[in-house]
Amino acid sequence: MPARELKQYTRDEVAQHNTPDDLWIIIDSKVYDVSKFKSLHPGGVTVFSDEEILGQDATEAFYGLHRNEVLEKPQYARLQIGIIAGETSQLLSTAPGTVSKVPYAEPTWQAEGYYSPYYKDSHRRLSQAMRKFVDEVIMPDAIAREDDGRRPSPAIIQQMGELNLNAMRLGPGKHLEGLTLFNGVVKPAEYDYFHELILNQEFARLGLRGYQDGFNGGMVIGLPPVMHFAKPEIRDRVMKEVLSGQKYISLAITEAFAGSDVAGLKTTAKKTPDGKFWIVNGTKKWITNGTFSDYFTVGCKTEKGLTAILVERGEGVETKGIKTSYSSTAGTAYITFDNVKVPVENTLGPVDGGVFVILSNFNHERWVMICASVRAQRNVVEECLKWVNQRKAFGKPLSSQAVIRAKIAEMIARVEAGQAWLENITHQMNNMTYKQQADLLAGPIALLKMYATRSAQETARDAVQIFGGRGVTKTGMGRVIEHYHRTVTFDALLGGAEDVLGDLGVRQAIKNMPKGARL
Ligand code: HEM
Repeated sequence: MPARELKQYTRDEVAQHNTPDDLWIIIDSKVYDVSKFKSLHPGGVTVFSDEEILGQDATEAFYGLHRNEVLEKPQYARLQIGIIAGETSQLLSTAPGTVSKVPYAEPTWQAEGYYSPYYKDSHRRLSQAMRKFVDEVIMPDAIAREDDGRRPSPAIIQQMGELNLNAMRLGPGKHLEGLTLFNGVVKPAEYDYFHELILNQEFARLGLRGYQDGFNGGMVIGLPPVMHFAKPEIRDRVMKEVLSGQKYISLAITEAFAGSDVAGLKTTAKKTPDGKFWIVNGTKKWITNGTFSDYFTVGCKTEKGLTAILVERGEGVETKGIKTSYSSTAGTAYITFDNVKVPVENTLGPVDGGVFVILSNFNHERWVMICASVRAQRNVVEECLKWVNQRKAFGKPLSSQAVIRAKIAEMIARVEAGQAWLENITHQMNNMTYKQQADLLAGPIALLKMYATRSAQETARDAVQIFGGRGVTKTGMGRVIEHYHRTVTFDALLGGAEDVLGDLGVRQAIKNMPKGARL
């Protein structure tokens, strides 16, 4: 559709339209005719009878009460009848793919004028392409699905498959060999954990927590055991189906009976007398993507320990949604396995050796969560900085209050500390073997996850105080903060509760204390 030709007016001309039946206003150098709209205005008709609004520049008043996205909605955008001659918009671009110019809204390596030793050209290319893809393709789906609760659109997951973005979410490794990654922005041989960090952090910019988990979160945690431990024939088939977006998988460990305590699980797998099948019985709870998964990587109790088994949806497998604080788009499920017959070939790793299969993936899983948690905190910093800058109270911007600045100072310090520690750990991961990572990084990753999610909750609490009632309101100015505050605890639970992780980090340190260490 060709852009509408907009008329040009002087401010004096606009000022003539100052009666209730002929009412124009100016917002950011754009002229709006609100004569008819005013009686439909969600904020009421009376706001338009103010002398400072009638025919006047209402920019400041407007941005104290509305997000700019209001004016981008078609039903409101068409109220614009012209522009002020010789003036241009003062608003910073929010076009898809834009890097924010708000201080601390981007990690230092992406912010203009700063440097980093970690990121090369291929990282920059990937981050630009990814930002645009997230803004243009994923964001509209995320907003719609978070709202209607349906699973993320399979067409987008399949598009991710065609671009090999699903495979890239599993980190560097053999599974990327020979693939064209995201139209060639990065070569398989150069793909490292910083590339993966970029994917995780760009997804986290969505700021829609249920959708983020719904968006193949089950694959990120459920497919690696298949990739590393399944028989080659099964591995190749399942990897192909899941990475292409044709099928879905989830990790089914947690039960109503046991969470962090994997040894306390009650789901059993017993072999048939001919030894050809497992018969799986039991329940699983809080399984991300479970409502729509075709495969489940299941932790089962066997004779002498725990065994990981790949169970296909079929007879005896039932899933039903669990209502949690975030949207059902995540597909969080309660699963029952009732005499499910599974070929023994589907065993992942050694029989009774499932604890290792499951634990070996924890470091990566937690690291992914840290990437997302730290980036989500940054979204909140940006929201708060914009709000305190545009919102006035007692005749001055909120930012003129020392208490407000003190809260933002803490937020910035926490997010920058988290990102710096994360980049340090990511650098270690790039230079260590898988075994070294397991030995040397389990503790630091656990401690950083504890730190990141704890600081996320402090930031959520501070942000609500800064936004006031809007911070607990689902629409309008504070909608990002309300959502964040409501869902922030997911990060603090998934992948291990905070206290368990903190304890793990310290126990590892104590284990590694040199014998002769004395004060
Ligand atoms: C083109 C002009 C305008 C449009 C399209 C518009 C639209 C809206 C919409 C959609 C809402 C619902 C809340 C939201 O989604 O953010 C709203 C709320 C509101 N509007 Fe407007 N508005 C306009 C101008 C104004 C002006 C000039 C004022 C007064 C200075 C005003 C005062 C309010 C108030 C007080 C609320 C309630 C805010 C709240 O609940 O926190 N609006 N407006």
